[in-house]
Amino acid sequence: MATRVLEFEGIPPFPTNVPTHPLLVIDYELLKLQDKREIGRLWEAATKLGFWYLKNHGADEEVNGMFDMGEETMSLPLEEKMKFEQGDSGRSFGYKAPGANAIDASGTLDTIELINISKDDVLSYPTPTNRTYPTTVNARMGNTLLPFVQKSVQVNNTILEVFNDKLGLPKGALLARHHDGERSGSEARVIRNLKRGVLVKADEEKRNARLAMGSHTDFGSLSILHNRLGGLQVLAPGSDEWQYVKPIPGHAICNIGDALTLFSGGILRSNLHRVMPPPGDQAAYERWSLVFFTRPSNQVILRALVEDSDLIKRAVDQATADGKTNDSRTTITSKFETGSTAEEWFARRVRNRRINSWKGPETWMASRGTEQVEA
Ligand SMILES: O=C(O)CCC(=O)C(=O)O
Ligand SMILES: [Fe+2]
Repeated sequence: MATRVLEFEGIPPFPTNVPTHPLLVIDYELLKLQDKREIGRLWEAATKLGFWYLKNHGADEEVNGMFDMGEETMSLPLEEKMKFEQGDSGRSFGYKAPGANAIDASGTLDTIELINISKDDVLSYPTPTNRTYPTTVNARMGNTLLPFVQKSVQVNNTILEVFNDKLGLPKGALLARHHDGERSGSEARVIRNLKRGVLVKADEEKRNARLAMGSHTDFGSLSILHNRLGGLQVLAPGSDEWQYVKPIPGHAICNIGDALTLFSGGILRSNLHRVMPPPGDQAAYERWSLVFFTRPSNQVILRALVEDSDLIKRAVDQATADGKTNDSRTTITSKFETGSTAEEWFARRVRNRRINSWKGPETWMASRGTEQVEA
């Protein structure tokens, strides 16, 4: 058997002296075989923390290609990238420049640039479904984007089926809400976090503390993240300390987003996370990350599927009795009824992060998702 590679080539190891949260390692090969024990472990990870490592996902080559595409795209002149800017309407597809988003209630600016490529645009290429992309993206549509998206969708569907059964939903209930034939906000994202000091003129200490991406829950159903440098942190349930998630070669980091929390009446956990500059010696390196976000079809209403599952109904009744879901500051009224379609939910969150939408702390509050479901 090959020795397991524990470090990434060419970058300093993840430091040992920072608070780190362990995640369960789930084996995708075993999930595909419907291994009972592995399914039980996935369920534990998804309901307790909402984050886990996924190994044997079989997409290493596509992941490398996607990072290359990201580098090629970010090396384009800013003027060129800005031709594909996402805009202020709440649409996420396209390029986002560093500092275009707020990362907290004071309106502090983010330090990342990113490119979001719609799953539907990849599948319909060369005909755009939503928009067009830089030449660096187009050049890799067939040999990188398409296989990356297809593999990510397969992983997603396998996991959704596990959740579907565990939640006691009728066969195919979750998959039907993520149908390939219907338009959605699903997208592939490459993020570059500029090195410290590029944007910030404050003193060194402040630079070190500067968040790349503020505390958030993910908007959609499932996120599959590929990281090399540290920086991602989670706020684990019952803890008031942010802890790093250590990147491991060949392991994706998966997490649950708002939509699955809402469909499941809070049984599946959409956990808060954020991105800091890389820790320790890794700080000297530019940080790149890659995510595939699966989101429900645009017209799906985000609400608990209480009519379809006794388990979900009981969870909602319990949460309502505990008063957990009544929060006047947000759009979730009670019983996990958002009254919004996936498209509206997603556009609201994207739009209210844009600094051009900023009116004050209320804009930040309006950008939030299921964060308030926390007790
Ligand atoms: O870059 C990372 O590690 C996480 C990115 C993230 O949380 C996001 O894009 O939603
Ligand atoms: Fe995220």
